[in-house]
Amino acid sequence: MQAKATKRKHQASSEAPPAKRRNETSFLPAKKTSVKETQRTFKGNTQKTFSPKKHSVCPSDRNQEERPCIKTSSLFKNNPDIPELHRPVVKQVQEKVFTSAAFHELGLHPHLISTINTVLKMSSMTSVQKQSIPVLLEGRDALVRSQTGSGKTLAYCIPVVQSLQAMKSKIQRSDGPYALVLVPTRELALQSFDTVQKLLKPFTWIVPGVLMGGEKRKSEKARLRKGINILISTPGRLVDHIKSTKNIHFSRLRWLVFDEADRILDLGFERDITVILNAVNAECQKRQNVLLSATLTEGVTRLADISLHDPVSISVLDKSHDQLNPKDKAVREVCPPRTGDELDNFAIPESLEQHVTVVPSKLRLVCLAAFILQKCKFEKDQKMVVFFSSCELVEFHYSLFLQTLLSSSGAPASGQLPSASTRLKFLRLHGNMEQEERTAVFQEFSHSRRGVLLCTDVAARGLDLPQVTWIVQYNAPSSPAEYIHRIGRTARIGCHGSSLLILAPSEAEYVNSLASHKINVSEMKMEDILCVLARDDCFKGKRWGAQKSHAVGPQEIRERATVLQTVFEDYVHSSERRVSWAKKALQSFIQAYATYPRELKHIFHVRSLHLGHVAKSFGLRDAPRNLSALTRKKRKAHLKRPDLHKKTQSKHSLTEILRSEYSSGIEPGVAKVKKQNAPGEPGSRPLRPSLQPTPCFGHGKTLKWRKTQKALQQDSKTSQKV
Ligand SMILES: Nc1ncnc2c1ncn2[C@@H]1O[C@H](COP(=O)(O)OP(=O)(O)OP(=O)(O)O)[C@@H](O)[C@H]1O
Repeated sequence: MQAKATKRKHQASSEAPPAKRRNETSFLPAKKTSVKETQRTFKGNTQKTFSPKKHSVCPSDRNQEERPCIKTSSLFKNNPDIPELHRPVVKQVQEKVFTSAAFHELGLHPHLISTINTVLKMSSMTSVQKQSIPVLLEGRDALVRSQTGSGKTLAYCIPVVQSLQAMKSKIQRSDGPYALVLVPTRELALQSFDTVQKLLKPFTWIVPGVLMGGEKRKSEKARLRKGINILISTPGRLVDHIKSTKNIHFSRLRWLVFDEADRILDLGFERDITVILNAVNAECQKRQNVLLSATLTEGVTRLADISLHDPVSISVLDKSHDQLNPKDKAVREVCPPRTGDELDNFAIPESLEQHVTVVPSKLRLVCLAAFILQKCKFEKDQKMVVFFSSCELVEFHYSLFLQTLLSSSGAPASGQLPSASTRLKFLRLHGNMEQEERTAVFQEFSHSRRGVLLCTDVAARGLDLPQVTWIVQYNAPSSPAEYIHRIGRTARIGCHGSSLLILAPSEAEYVNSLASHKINVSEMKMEDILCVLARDDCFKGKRWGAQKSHAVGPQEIRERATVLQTVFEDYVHSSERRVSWAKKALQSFIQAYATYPRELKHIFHVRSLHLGHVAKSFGLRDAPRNLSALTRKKRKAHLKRPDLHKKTQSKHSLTEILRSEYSSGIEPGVAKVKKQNAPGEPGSRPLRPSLQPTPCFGHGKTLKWRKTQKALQQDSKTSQKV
């Protein structure tokens, strides 16, 4: 795939671009004078009139005369050319989701089968379940890889429950953990706990429990004291309890499960996993280990090679399987099953339509807003997840959209569906929120039939949010694996879903990077997204007032886009506090941008950002001067740091920033981006002797973590940012 190199003609500040560089974006066949006309149209008696407390884009209730003037520099001028995307069509790796095999064929306890059938309302197994459950019931260690939303949770939960209920000496609550399931986020911990709890309905003597950051440590301690037999936890919180709670013992542990294993074994969790494995190994050597993910990379496989005992590698996508194991069609392989290249190509649900749109920086905000309006205001029952690269970006866009896009009048304008103005609902989820609110949002969005969830990658892994129809990636992910997990929040278990990746012209090359991992995206034109503004008379320009909506042409769409941008700008500029809030969000964007891994730096480099243009996508009218000085400093710091994973001070602070997303939340004051001292570093709490970092999964094999780190560094293309 060849995306033409972007001709970035305008690197100077937007404040005073030379006249000859003032090119219009060429995608709409409008007259050159159009924007001037627009400016004339909206200027006049409306100077600085847009100052109500609620800056909503209200439909018919606002008088045309009240429209703000367009102080906005033209959105459609001085933009870099949008490169043509010459997409090579790559054949995506695909998996069959369902099989015709029924759960009762597995020889499970009849009560477990009836629970699966009646409580979970499932009868036939998915491919990954059909392959994994028998292997795990045999007592083997396993590496399980299958596409997002294919039922991996039950693939390990069913064998765990089946084996524990069948134990000869009946499990006592006070025995403590027989199974430990580690997951990267609190929401995923809650979700997995919910599944285990359902499966355990007939086996009331087996007690499940969840430990996660943000919850009251005291009550968790009390629950641990009483006993938890199937323990689901985030790494950070478990480490806290290992270090401070005397009531946690692993002597009876039979199962150790790493869900989202590539994420859990990622460097961000290194220290925590080291502590956990040492605590577990000190008390228990013989157990089953299971690693699962949709994106088990070579690094994880290598780690597994030296740490798992004679593992079976289960991969649904592997078409060459039959050739490798002609006699054994039960889909099992002894590691290593595939080459590194093959492992880098991830399966994507067949019913997932992926799109990309290339949008100049100045138009990004308007384009995102238009897309949200198109899907969630004008179409029925749409549920959308929008990914951003930092907590600050989520907060900024959440507040901005709440204040500007939600209609306060409730009265639909012409062209709107009758209930259009009430259809929009925004929620947000990120690692800097209080746990109570996080849980409430997660539950609300899960149960909601519609709505827009703005979030960080905290929602990218494992979450099973029913009926999500659209995934939007406003900031590109830092690795193909994260791309796969983000889009995997839709099109689950055979359902239909769509995704949209929004790129700047200088980032168009990213489409090639995706194609090299057999990820196929089709282009959606920016003007097709902006076209929705024609349906929404909220944005009607003054001089078009008398015209009917269906007569709206490209020129009017530009003007409407400008009206929308002006609404954003007026809101941001309505107070000093809001301006500095937008600047902080911009700064956070630039910081996150600087953390793309080395192999993507040629596409995503802060040097290719046009600060003035990017500022507009934060509702700022100009490139902030003080920010550019600050950014230059940061840029220098990042340029000195060719690889995020290099052992430098900046690496550590970035790692800590990342950890804030997944941290236990226990630390005093919950300084979410607070740097912690590493074990052994000055000021750190000493580890118990048994917790010194020499991790191993068991079976007497010691894992040289640093060596493994190197392997992981090569494979983990995950940029560590909030
Ligand atoms: N056999 C089945 N029949 C019908 N639905 C199922 C079956 N197994 C699982 N599901 C449902 O499929 C959805 C996705 O399952 P799950 O969350 O386990 O997927 P996953 O493979 O772990 O996804 P991810 O990689 O994103 O974590 C869930 O809603 C689950 O209840």
